[in-house]
Amino acid sequence: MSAQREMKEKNPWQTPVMIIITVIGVIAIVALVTVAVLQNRPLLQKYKYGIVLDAGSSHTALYIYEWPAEKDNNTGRVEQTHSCKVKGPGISSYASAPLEAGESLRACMQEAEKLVPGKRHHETPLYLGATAGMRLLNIENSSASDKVFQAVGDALQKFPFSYQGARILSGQEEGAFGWVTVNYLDDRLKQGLETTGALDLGGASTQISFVSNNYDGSESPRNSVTFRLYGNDYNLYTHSFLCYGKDQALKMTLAQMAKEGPATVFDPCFHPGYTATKNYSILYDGPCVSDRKPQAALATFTHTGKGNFLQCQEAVKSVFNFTYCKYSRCSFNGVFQPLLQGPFGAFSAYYFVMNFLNLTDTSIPLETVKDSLKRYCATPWNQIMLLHPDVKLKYLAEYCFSGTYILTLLTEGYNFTSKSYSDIKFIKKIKSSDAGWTLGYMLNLTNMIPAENPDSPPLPHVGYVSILSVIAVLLFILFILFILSLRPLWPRCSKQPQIV
Ligand SMILES: O=P(O)(O)OP(=O)(O)OP(=O)(O)OC[C@H]1O[C@@H](n2cnc3c(O)ncnc32)[C@H](O)[C@@H]1O
Ligand SMILES: [Ca+2]
Repeated sequence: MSAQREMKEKNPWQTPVMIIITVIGVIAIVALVTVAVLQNRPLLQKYKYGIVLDAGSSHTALYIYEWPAEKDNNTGRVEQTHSCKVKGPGISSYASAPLEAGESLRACMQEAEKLVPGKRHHETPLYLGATAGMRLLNIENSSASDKVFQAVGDALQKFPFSYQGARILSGQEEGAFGWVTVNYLDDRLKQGLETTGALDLGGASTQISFVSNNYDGSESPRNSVTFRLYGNDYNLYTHSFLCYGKDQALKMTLAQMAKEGPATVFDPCFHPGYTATKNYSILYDGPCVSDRKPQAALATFTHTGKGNFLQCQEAVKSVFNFTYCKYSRCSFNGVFQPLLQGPFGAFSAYYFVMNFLNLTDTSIPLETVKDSLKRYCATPWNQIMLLHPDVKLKYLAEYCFSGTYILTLLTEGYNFTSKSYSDIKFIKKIKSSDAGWTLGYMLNLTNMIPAENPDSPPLPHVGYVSILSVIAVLLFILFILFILSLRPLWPRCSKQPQIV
């Protein structure tokens, strides 16, 4: 027997049967894995869009949201891809020229027309939600507010989107949708994690919304909103204080200081050296301040800054009422508020103001924050202007008041303590989306957050393909071993030496 022949006999791989089995096996495995990969490959992403206009008291902003087309109504991640700030004031300021309110939205709408792909235009929902500015105009002059909505609706319908209407949000909706936005973006809802409270400070109203374990909604049902989201039940406490946005609060504080109708109002909330002549009429226009109008006011007054934080805090406190509460506990003005609980995200003017003042770090002790504000308020006005030549003068003049108002609202109003102050995070954006009510509003109206947790495949795509491949290879090896185990039973090959 030659050595070559002996080797051939010992190595079954060299037999034609084994070679064929191996080739077929390898082809089968490659085919199996290829089919699995192709079949389960994520489809080329297509996106859907939604547009929300936030018609606030001080200005209007347009937001474009985007999400993967095949994932709406369940796990799809909705993201803000663009925002546009409308030039000019909020729509409620156009009460005497409503057509201009519609006209003012044109530039941002044209931008949206360019940014949303043409073939998606007709299916892209477009919403306009108005907040405290229009709430106040509606109280003051409902026919004027109707005319503004008419003009705004006419203007928006000229665009190729799917216009879903313009309306005033209730304070409850504004608070609740702000809370939904923050918790959706933080992925807290889908995962059933402890939620983050939402603090929104606008120009004309302010909202506080949070979940508290010892609040079941029964004590003050009008402050309660219940949700079932991704299989979890939430009992949300929310309240919106009309007139307690920072512009209206400034007006109320100043009106309170000027209640005797003096020729000069010495204001501790403005910097020393600040002086301006203002019309008494602007101090008393609108429902938040009209009842504070003095009997016989002069036409104008000189507004003079004193720069005193502690006195400013006292003046601000005078616009809060802490004397009555028919519930177990209240924030202010007789409004029920359960015990504060959990982390809070504070956005809009909370962020603008604290960011300017360099006070967004809430690990700094509250007393240190107050000291810093005290020094800022006492800084002369001409020095402030020199230090910040690029900041809008109206904002610049008001940061001392705004900072004092924020600290007073949080501590005296909502009862945050030196300890719980650090539970607050001043935020502007979460990932790429602005914190605010608009995203929550759209998610709700498009039914994008399901009540129950959607079933998702137990394995991610890569894991699924890997496991499939490993099992296929194992099966193939088993098959080969099985074939080999049958080898002794194979008929002897004719190449065996013949014994004659
Ligand atoms: O919610 P409502 O009450 O309707 O008001 P809004 O939506 O118009 O209110 P914003 O949050 O947009 O702004 C809140 C306030 O902050 C002011 N503001 C905006 N940007 C600011 C900045 O950079 N610095 C200081 N204040 C700013 C703005 O004029 C308002 O008075
Ligand atoms: Ca707002």
